[in-house]
Amino acid sequence: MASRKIEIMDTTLRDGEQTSGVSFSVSEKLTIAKLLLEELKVDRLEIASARVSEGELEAVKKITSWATEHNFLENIEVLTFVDGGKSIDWMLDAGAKVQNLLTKGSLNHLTHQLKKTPAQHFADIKENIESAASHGIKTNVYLEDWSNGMRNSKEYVFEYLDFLTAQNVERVLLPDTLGILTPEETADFIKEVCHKYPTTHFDFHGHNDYDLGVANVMEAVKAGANGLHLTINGMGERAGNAPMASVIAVINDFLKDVKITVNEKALNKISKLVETFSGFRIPVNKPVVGANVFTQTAGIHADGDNKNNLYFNDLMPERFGRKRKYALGKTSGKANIQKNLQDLGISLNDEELKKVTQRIIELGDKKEVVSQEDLPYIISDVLDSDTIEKRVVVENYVLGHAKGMKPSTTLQLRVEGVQYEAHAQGDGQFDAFMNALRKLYKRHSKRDLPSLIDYAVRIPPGSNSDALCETIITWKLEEKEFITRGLDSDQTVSAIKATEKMLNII
Ligand SMILES: CC(C)C(=O)C(=O)O
Repeated sequence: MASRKIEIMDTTLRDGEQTSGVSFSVSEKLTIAKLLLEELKVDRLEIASARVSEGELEAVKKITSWATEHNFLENIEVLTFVDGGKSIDWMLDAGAKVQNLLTKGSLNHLTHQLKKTPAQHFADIKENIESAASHGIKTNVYLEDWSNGMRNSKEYVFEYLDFLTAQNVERVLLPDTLGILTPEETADFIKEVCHKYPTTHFDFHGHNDYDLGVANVMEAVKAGANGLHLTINGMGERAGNAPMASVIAVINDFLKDVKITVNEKALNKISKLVETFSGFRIPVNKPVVGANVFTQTAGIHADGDNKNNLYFNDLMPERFGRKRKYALGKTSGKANIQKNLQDLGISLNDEELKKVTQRIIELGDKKEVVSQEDLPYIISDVLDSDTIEKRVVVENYVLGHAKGMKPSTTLQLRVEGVQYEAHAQGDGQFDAFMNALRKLYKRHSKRDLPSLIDYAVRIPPGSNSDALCETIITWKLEEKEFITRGLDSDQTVSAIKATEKMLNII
């Protein structure tokens, strides 16, 4: 099958910046533009709307000056308006060479917004294109609201295209401005247009209002579109645009006769960078780039991955510079834990694995998310607690903390089968717990409690779950120092666990 090259135009810096609440700084725009062209290797970039602000002018100047040095100037585009030449003057000042001229692609928009006749609009457009060409600026033309135009004023759309295809334009840009098309309509409309003007380059620009952006883009390519407008992370006006990462995966996996130059491996990196700069969070389940999309959670999936890769599809994380993960939680089971242990280079015997699995299930029941980084802490806690025979058990306690009152604790301790109870106040919850413990010890034991000489709390490094914290307490008894540790999702509880270990050591 002969392959057909299509152009990928990224409009994160123009339509993407129209995401509510998003504004890129000059240096962020330049950084993103470089990465899009040099690493992701998109064909073209739309970087700004003309005449928006001083900051936008500065950003375009910076990008065009970098692009001139690196031979990318022809790949940089700016959205312009039919405004009697003001956008062209702005382009000249900014050093940009390709304009995407915004015109009306439906009679409804033309009549009610511009209040002009088709003949007047065409005359203005012709003047703009000729003036741009005389200044060395190339023109692509947007037919804004084209999808509605095809539905409701087809005669106008084709009258306009008859006129436009006879002008000095590089490309005609067909937007589904309101994201209203179905995949079937997209296919029919693009086919009709491409069939009538076989030598014209048509781009499709799909908005995502019904979550049909990717499906529509796929149909547009199959129907003959020569280029696509996409944004990183699907950013853009209202519900955004068709997202770059999903569309690239779809083209590579399902449209085998279509050739694109985009480098899949760079998709994740640029998604993260744009997320950081824009503050627009990537949903964790966003295909290809979401945090969870390569994580197997159910134990049965991890088990199947061990048995002839039963749960793998073509979307292998390595294609996008990512790694498969196995979640740890109440549904994860032994196979998931084994996968994580392998990654960490830790081996456990069956009995140990059973205990660690049990602890992870208990944490899962408390709605805690356990990460791979938490695992060594859980192992040391579970196995460590297990080797100590429990003579003393901290059986029950109430920790009281109320505004305007001193923290207090009621504690029930079981020592060699007998239960004792005490109540005490303290400067904090753990201090109150220790005071209650001291009371019991004084009453029922001939021995002194060790003094607490250091108390440290840490969250497992690299853990993004905040699920666990470890309390490490240094004790001193008769000139000898020793350390105990406790692990729990609650800081005071982890300190109490470390204290219970101490009670069983002394
Ligand atoms: C700039 C215009 C063409 C646009 O983004 C749209 O119509 O979706």
